[in-house]
Amino acid sequence: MLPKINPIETKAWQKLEEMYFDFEGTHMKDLFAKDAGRFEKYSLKFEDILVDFSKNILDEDVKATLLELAEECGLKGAIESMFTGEKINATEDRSVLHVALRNRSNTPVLVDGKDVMPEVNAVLDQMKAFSEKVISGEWKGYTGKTITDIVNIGIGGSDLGPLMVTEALKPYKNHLKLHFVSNVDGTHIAETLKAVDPETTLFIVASKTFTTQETMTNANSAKDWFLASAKDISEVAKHFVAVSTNAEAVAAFGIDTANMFRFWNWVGGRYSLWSAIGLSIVLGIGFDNYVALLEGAHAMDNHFRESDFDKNIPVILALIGIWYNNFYGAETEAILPYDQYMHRFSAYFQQGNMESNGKYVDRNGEQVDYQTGPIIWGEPGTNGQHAFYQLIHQGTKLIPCDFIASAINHNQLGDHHKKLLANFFAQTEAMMVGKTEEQVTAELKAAGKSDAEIAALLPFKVFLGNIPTNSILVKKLTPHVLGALIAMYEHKIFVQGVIWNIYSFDQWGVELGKQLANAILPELDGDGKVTGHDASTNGLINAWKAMK
Ligand SMILES: O=P(O)(O)OC[C@H]1O[C@H](O)[C@H](O)[C@@H](O)[C@@H]1O
Repeated sequence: MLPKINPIETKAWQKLEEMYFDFEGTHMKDLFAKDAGRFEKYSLKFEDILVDFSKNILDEDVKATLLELAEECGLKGAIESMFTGEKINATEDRSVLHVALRNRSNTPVLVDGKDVMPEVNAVLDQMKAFSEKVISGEWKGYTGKTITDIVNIGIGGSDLGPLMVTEALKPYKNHLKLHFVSNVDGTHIAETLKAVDPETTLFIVASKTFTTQETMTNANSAKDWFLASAKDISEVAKHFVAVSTNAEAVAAFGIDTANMFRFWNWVGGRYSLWSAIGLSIVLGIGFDNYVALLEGAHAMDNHFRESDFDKNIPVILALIGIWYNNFYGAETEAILPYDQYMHRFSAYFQQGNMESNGKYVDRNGEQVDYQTGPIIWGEPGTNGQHAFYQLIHQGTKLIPCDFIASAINHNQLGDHHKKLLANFFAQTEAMMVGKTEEQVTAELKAAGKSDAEIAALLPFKVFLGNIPTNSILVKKLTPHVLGALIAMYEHKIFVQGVIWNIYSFDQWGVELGKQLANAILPELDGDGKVTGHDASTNGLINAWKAMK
């Protein structure tokens, strides 16, 4: 079980608070000036991934104390609890075993005394066999044509992971066209259906619970659209498959359970791309590439489980995050991939991080009196530079940033990649060093400005710098590397949740809105005035009735 230690009562936390007051005015430029070995000291290499965390406002003492915090909060035991299948998702009484889904070493992983690996491997075999039939064209639609388009219908964890991964691994794509429908807004499915043909489209209804309003609504609309052409209900089996933990609901929907790919309640939705939820990935890039993704994640799992904390990439990244979140008062973290293929990566980790660690109740059931999960956001570089970097460089908020780039681009086009990387390197440098009054003055003088002009412009052109960044440089964005990167962030989230003494694997906070929407839905029928809510909600519903 996870320990229930209030982090702020640890010795390390108290030391860190004192350190912060001593450290607050420290500029990274001075830390670099003092220590020529800073890059070597504060970077870690794992396979083809280099993580440079030297551009952070920390020194050996801060790092050592953060590591003490991890020890005092029982992190080592917590990691073992996860990997050995203990029910660490206590509020749902479930194990947390996305690591078993990518356990390529096949060592037994027990849940309630039973090894889950045979079932995991059986579903992988089923995904392999099915995907090979669809990709090769052996699987035929109801008029005998081969499948050309795959539509994944799912939301949240049943959408964001496959979408992010298939975008990130586009260079590995085969001929099948992938579409993702998530929003209950009819526009999403309607626009998708305009682009596909019922004779050659395969729908994957992806839902852990198979009760999610958005997914079931979209799936039913897709089925109606399909039957308008196929007419015969028995043809549904050739065009609809399901990914779920809920066989009964799948059968009730009309999908043959032979075409169901199962997973288990010990897989959290936002950690499920490694399960059968990854079926659209397998269909899009082939089984071998999917296995390479799993292998990359497994390699990172081993690194996380086995490495000492001072050499452990997810642990170090998590502790650095805590340093800013809890001591510097940073509220957000930006994830900035300098890789167009990774354009959904930050969106993916918005769910991964914010649904996991957006909690104000600790593992004792008490309200916390310290900050927990940060707000995650970001866009690919260099687009972000021309949009929101102004606020990072000169705004009033401290925004720690992760920069991610590949050494080798999949598209060797002129000097694009060098330009992209020049920006990647320049931005973290700019954020760290800033620009002093002296530098600005010299520049303006050289440009022929008068003293009066210089005085007027000076304050606006100074950059304070000292903005912390991690630079993550990978050799090439392969399936293996992507798997490792995703697992790295997953484990970072886990470490932070352990230290913040919260439960990272439930998501009760999404339930209230669902409940109220279900209550409101029938009230939208008819013209009668709604009176049962607060004045604003009544007013809005009644205004809608008058407008529609
Ligand atoms: O896969 P499903 O059961 O359809 O759930 C889809 C999503 O909706 C839920 O409300 C949760 O917030 C997510 O964690 C989940 O991924």
